[in-house]
Amino acid sequence: MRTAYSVETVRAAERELMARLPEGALMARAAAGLAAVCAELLARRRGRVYGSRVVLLAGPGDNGGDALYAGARLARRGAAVTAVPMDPARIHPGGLAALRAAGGRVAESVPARADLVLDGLTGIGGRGGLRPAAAALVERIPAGALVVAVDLPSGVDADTGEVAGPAVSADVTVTFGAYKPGLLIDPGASRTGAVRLVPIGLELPDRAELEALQHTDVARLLPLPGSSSDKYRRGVVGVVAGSEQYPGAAVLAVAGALRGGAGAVRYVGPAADAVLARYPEVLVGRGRVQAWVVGPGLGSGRAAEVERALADRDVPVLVDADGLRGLDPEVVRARRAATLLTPHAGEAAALLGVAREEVEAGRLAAVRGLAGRYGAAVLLKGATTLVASGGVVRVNPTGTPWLATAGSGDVLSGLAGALLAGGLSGGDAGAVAAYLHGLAGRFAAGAPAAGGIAAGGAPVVAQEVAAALPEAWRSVRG
Ligand SMILES: NC(=O)C1=CN([C@@H]2O[C@H](COP(=O)(O)OP(=O)(O)OC[C@H]3O[C@@H](n4cnc5c(N)ncnc54)[C@H](O)[C@@H]3O)[C@@H](O)[C@H]2O)[C@@H](O)CC1
Ligand SMILES: Nc1ncnc2c1ncn2[C@@H]1O[C@H](COP(=O)(O)OP(=O)(O)O)[C@@H](O)[C@H]1O
Ligand SMILES: [K+]
Repeated sequence: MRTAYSVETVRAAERELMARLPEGALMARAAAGLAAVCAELLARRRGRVYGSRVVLLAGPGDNGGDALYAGARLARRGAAVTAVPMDPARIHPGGLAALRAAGGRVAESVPARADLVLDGLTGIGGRGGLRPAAAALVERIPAGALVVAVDLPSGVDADTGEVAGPAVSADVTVTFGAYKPGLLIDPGASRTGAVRLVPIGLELPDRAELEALQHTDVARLLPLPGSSSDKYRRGVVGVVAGSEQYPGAAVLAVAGALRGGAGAVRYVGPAADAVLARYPEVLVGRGRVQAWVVGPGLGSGRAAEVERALADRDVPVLVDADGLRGLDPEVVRARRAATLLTPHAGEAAALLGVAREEVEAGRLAAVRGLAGRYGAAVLLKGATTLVASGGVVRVNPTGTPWLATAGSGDVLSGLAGALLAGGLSGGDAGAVAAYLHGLAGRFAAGAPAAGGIAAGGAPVVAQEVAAALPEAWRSVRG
């Protein structure tokens, strides 16, 4: 499990550690790790550190201090290091002295050429959009320079990933002690480049504010058939989806459920012919199920079917798409079994009564807000998919922008429904489904399976995502 900790938690751990260490020791550790990464990048780029041009954008706080101390280390190895303070009257005094002692210099404006720029404007102390003096320096970053963000790209909110106004886009981010949520959640996440974690000895609580599952976590959670399994014990998924207008949504949700490991899938709705033509395995009509999936492609005027599924209070229910319209928090809160809501930003915005842009700019607040309001697990789809349940939020590390294609959300809801029927909690079913769906998207697109959200590969259609799910299972199980 990869974890990310809030600013408050990181600061508390820092305080505790600082009390036990000589003054400046923590910053020295951070700067040493930062300088080592920069040296490695310069060596890769130019063959050596000696003679390379390094520019430090130095903010007024400790983030600037880290950059200055790291710059001093690079200067001692022969780099030509120039610090540009955001505010010359407020620059980290110890860092400045160290840089000067190592032969570095200070300039008022950003040099026109640089091999590497260290962004030390703001770190976990940054608040709101970058102030004009900081934004002006960011604008002047020379084209072609490698940009290394210190702790996090300046202008990104460490706790939420929100970006209000200008912000640095880094090639590499060197973060200290722990990942911060803003490095993993868009729009911040798309500004970090590759993230490198430098341990500084922080002792952090077991439970993080944000988690990201990895292969081994998913493998542990996957419901697998055993020797005593039969189709009922593996879980029957009831799919209430599709309409005359959108029969394909039913086919795709069923595909996701079958490939998600359901023992059987029951289809309820007007698209039975289309479903059976594609999947003769499917049972048609109501009957006992271990989880319901309601909503994909329902169209309007089908609220009674959504209510009926939710009224089955002891059966887990996933509500997606049209099923989410006007969903009553009291009805969901009254349920005993798991409820998983899977909105995209537009549907989440409608449920919260805010503009879609507000959800996209503040994804963490939106997913937490919905989970709190409905007392349910919520999977918020999009460039970074978040799953909130019981106070914990998980960010999905797999996926590809190629998944932004009609019907891929329907496959996801069927898949998550199968995992609910297999006995996973709402939060686990959502996180595991997003993980497998993201991997399947990458396999279908021919994009690399590892690394951050990759744009490699070619267009995919939703059916191919469903067809690639077995490959995703196999890769997770190793
Ligand atoms: N506390 C510690 O023990 C350690 C801290 N470290 C570094 O210290 C950083 C935190 O330092 P600080 O608490 O001094 O905070 P920062 O250096 O992140 O930022 C605070 C400063 O930036 C200014 N500022 C805030 N928002 C701004 C905005 N939107 N535009 C322009 N300026 C803005 C503030 O006026 C303040 O002077 C971490 O991110 C990390 O880089 C590391 O050295 C590791 C150890
Ligand atoms: N920019 C993006 N990057 C990665 N994944 C995305 C992006 N945009 C959307 N997705 C994913 O694509 C799927 C689209 O689902 P949804 O919006 O419900 O579409 P539909 O209703 O057509 O099925 C979701 O899994 C979502 O997380
Ligand atoms: K920074």
